[in-house]
Amino acid sequence: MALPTPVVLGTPLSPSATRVMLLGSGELGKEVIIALQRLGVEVIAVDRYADAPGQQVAHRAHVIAMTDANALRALIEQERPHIIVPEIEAIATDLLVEIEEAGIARVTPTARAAKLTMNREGIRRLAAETLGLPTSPYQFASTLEELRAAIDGGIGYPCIVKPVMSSSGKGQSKLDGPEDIEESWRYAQEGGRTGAGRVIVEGFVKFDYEITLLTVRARDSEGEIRTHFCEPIGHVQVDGDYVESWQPHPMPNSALERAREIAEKVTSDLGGLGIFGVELFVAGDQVWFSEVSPRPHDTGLVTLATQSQNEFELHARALLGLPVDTSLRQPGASSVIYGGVEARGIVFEGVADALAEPGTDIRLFGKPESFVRRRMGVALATAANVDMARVKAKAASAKVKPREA
Ligand SMILES: Nc1ncnc2c1ncn2[C@@H]1O[C@H](COP(=O)(O)OP(=O)(O)OP(=O)(O)O)[C@@H](O)[C@H]1O
Ligand SMILES: NCC(=O)N[C@@H]1O[C@H](COP(=O)([O-])[O-])[C@@H](O)[C@H]1O
Ligand SMILES: [Mg+2]
Repeated sequence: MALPTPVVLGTPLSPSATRVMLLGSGELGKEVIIALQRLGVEVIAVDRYADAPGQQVAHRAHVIAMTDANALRALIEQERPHIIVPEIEAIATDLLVEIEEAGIARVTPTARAAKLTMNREGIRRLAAETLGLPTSPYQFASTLEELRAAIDGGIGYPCIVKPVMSSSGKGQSKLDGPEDIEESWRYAQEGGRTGAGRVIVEGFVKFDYEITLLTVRARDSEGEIRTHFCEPIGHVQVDGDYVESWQPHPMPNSALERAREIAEKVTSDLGGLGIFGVELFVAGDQVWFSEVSPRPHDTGLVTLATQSQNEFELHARALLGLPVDTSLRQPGASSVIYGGVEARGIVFEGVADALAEPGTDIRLFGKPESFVRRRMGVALATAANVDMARVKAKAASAKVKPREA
């Protein structure tokens, strides 16, 4: 079902409604849904478990296995969304390609982007082999023996092993020598989304810093699709999962230009409308492409505090065909609040204390169940510069104490 251009938005819960379906409704989807709700869009939130954060703010919620093409097709036929927004990687993406080709719904940014980024092999081969972008050296392996051969055959140590289907560092480990191979293989088999399977092994890039370059493909007022860049976001990752981010990350012009060229190349190949989180490693003037999310990025939670239109509003506007403004309002930082406990229905102490400092804010995502390393919320801070903002954000997240009810 095509949406008219120029965009005409409808009235939710009426025959004129503009309907958007999110596949995945975690903390990132929740903010996209809030942005869509503000534009009067009718939102359907889908996830693999009940009461996911985004489901709590949507018009309707459904719980299905999103990797089950039959279940997903039935739901799309029932809800008839105009636009489908993949919010996680693990989706029956071949079905999305069919749905898009048949003109049943538009997929954000494109079904091909969702398909290619679901599996590290798809996006890495596209970036390195088709587009010729600089990346870490890499090989794929389907068995322990193949992994050993790939490392001995040239990747060397240190290196990083990741399941081809995983995110947020799940199943990822660094290998310093041959003694680490068996454990890293075992860990990758446990951490992958689809159980046992293929891994990528990457040579370790000794970067000075890493950034997320949020890149938006949006229509301008003439209807032309243009690429817009946000200011670079710096971040710290522990075991492949983000713990802290800040914006703007200072960079020499030469490296920033290179980063933008890489982001422009990969996002224009993936095409469509929406925001992308382009992950890059930087050393001096050298920039490596790492991976790209065709959706808002977790490190971009900082934009809730720093930009006039945060990454979720940018995604919502872009996917509807509306114009965007990526300008920075003020420097800021984010610091993750982890669950720290394994329990359902936890409580958070210290929120008032965390918010007492001017220029701080928090989001508690409302996830029904906490795990020790599950991201349950985030602290945000603004300040005159990113160093001060980082100190404030970390102090605020440390004050929030999750515990069993
Ligand atoms: N080849 C590499 N060299 C050095 N560091 C790396 C390399 N690959 C990954 N890392 C580190 O691990 C982090 C996570 O890696 P990657 O982004 O590939 O995992 P992910 O599971 O997709 O994480 P997310 O879903 O949070 O983006 C990177 O941000 C970087 O800090
Ligand atoms: N790096 C990807 C990322 O941050 N994705 C975000 O985490 C949610 C899953 O969280 P959960 O694992 O706690 O359910 C996803 O739904 C998305 O919002
Ligand atoms: Mg990443």
